[in-house]
Amino acid sequence: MVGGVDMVSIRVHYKLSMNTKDSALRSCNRRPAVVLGGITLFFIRKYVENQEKKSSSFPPPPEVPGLPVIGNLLQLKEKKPHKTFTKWAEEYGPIYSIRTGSNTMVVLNTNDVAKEAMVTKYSSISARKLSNALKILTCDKSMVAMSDYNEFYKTAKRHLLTSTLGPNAQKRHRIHRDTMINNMCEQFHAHVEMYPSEAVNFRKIFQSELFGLSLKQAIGEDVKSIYVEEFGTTLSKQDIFKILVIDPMEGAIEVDWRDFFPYLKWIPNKSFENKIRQMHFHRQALMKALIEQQMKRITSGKEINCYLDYLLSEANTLTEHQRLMLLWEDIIEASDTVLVTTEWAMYELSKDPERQKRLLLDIQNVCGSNKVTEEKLCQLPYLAAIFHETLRKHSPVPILPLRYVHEDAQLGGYNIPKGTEEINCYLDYLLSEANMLTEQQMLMLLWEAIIEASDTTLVTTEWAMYELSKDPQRQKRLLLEIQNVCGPDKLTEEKLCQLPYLAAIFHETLRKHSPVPIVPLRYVHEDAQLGGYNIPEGTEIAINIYGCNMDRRVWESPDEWKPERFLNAKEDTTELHKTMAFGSGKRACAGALQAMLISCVAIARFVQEFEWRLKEGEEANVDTLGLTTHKLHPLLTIIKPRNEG
Ligand code: HEM
Repeated sequence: MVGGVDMVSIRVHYKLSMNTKDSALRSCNRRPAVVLGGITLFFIRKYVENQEKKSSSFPPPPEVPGLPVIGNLLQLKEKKPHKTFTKWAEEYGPIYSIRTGSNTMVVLNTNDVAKEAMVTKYSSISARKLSNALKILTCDKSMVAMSDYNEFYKTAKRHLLTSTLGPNAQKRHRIHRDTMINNMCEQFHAHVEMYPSEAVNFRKIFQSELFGLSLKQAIGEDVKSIYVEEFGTTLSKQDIFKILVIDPMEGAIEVDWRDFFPYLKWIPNKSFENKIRQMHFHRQALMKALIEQQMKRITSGKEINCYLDYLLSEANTLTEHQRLMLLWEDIIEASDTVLVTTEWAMYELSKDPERQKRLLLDIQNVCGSNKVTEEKLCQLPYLAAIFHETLRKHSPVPILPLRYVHEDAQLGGYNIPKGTEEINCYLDYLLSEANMLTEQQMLMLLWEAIIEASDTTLVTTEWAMYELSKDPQRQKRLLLEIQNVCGPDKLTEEKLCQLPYLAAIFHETLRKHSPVPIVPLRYVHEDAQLGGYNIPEGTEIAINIYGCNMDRRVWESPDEWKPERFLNAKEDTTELHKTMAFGSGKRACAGALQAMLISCVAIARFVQEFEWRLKEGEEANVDTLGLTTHKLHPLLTIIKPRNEG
């Protein structure tokens, strides 16, 4: 369908170009006829495009009825849209559209259609749609998770995976995870010793240690306090956590009514802007102070395996590259190839008066008596043809700088062994290397690594421990599995693959509690079809992971927490990812491995070392809060060390 539209526009464009060329050859006196022809073709083109759209055999998705102007906004008042979306899915089906003010949003509520959007139709639905709050907090998409699919995204994601989240990086950061889990267990033991019959606040211990790990991975140190000049004061770790994690998570769901009525964006909303800008300013000042402190460490010669050191070393190499490349590029392109091409073009035109005249007519036709400007270039096909023909005939760069094949490859059906020189484009290579990050982007990427590591893993582990604490039978089953595999030894990451029940607990927790209930919004940047419906360009897309995980056609008794449902999957590992808790396709969660390693080892070690029981009254505390499904009330449990018999 999209291809069809393209073909039509190419055909019409071709006709239009031909028309321009012909008119250039005719006399200027015939211009009214040319203009009339142009207008007619313009309308024909629009008509054909509209017919293409109308003739789409796909209907629009069902609409949830709303009010004039505001659409469905009033129905979405409570801050848990995933639940309202899931309720609507029962009435309007797995895919429907709603109106949030003047915006149209399509909501996807089943695995099939969500996968179609995230995987099959990715190329039409890869751009992020950000609220005004997120635009400020993400410094206009300067983060991997919130950026569109572009060069910045690819570079930044490569850095994040290479230095921090990819399998090799995770091996290098293993020591931090082991230390973190040991610290947590020690603190639980210390609590029992001091207050044997009092409930422990699970979140307080887990959150602080997890945040410490995220700081170590990002900037190399679990910072306990820092002086920030802009604030004129020293911040504690608690303050740092608030500014870097809690405030932005809250800010991310702040609503600016102008999000829903973009045509009113000229009206100021000062209280909203001040609030979000202040969060941004605080984060900015604090991140700068943290980075400066670490720069002193680096200058003193102490390197640490962390994201900051990696980014700086990359940036340094790139700066040198870039300086060299810019010099080279400026010199070679400005003073050489452009000259070569223009000189050859003028040579050809000077010896060919007919073509020179044709070009002149073309220019006069478009510019009249005015001088040619860059804006007019797109209307001068004959000029473009002269440029390209000169490039073809005189090839200013006859052979591209050499490269060599660094691993065996096939080219044109032949085997090309490693080490063979290949003609390729050096410029592209330099350009990609020069794709350097600015200081602000680096700050944002470091902050991203901190906030993402500090939140969802806590959410998942806290809910898993809640479920296990209220279910002694399943807790016992897990303990037996661990004892069977580890005997009296403490569980380590190497043993995870032998613990299917633990994996089932992890995945069932992700399913029932969907830590990221709605995938960060995307919008459709070219007309697409989803689930048999036509989705026009500009539509916002909300993928309701929570709704998918509560779908009765896929999950039996979806409200129950039943890890055994994942044991039936037996060898089929794809079954484990049926929850789509980490998203799917190219934008699937980059931190899934880290989340799984931390959460699974923590759950297993906590159950190995303690017996867990909910504090009285805690069972009813199932409410959630925020962008992710944070337990509203921190988990309170009574713990008893196992070795006490
Ligand atoms: C249980 C824990 C986690 C869950 C449920 C989760 C879930 C998600 C989801 C649903 C997405 C969006 C996928 C999409 O847009 O299609 C995402 C993206 C992302 N997550 Fe996670 N996440 C978790 C942990 C983490 C951790 C620990 C980190 C880093 C330390 C992390 C880093 C990221 C990044 C960088 C992206 C963007 C990936 C991209 O756009 O290519 N996540 N996550």
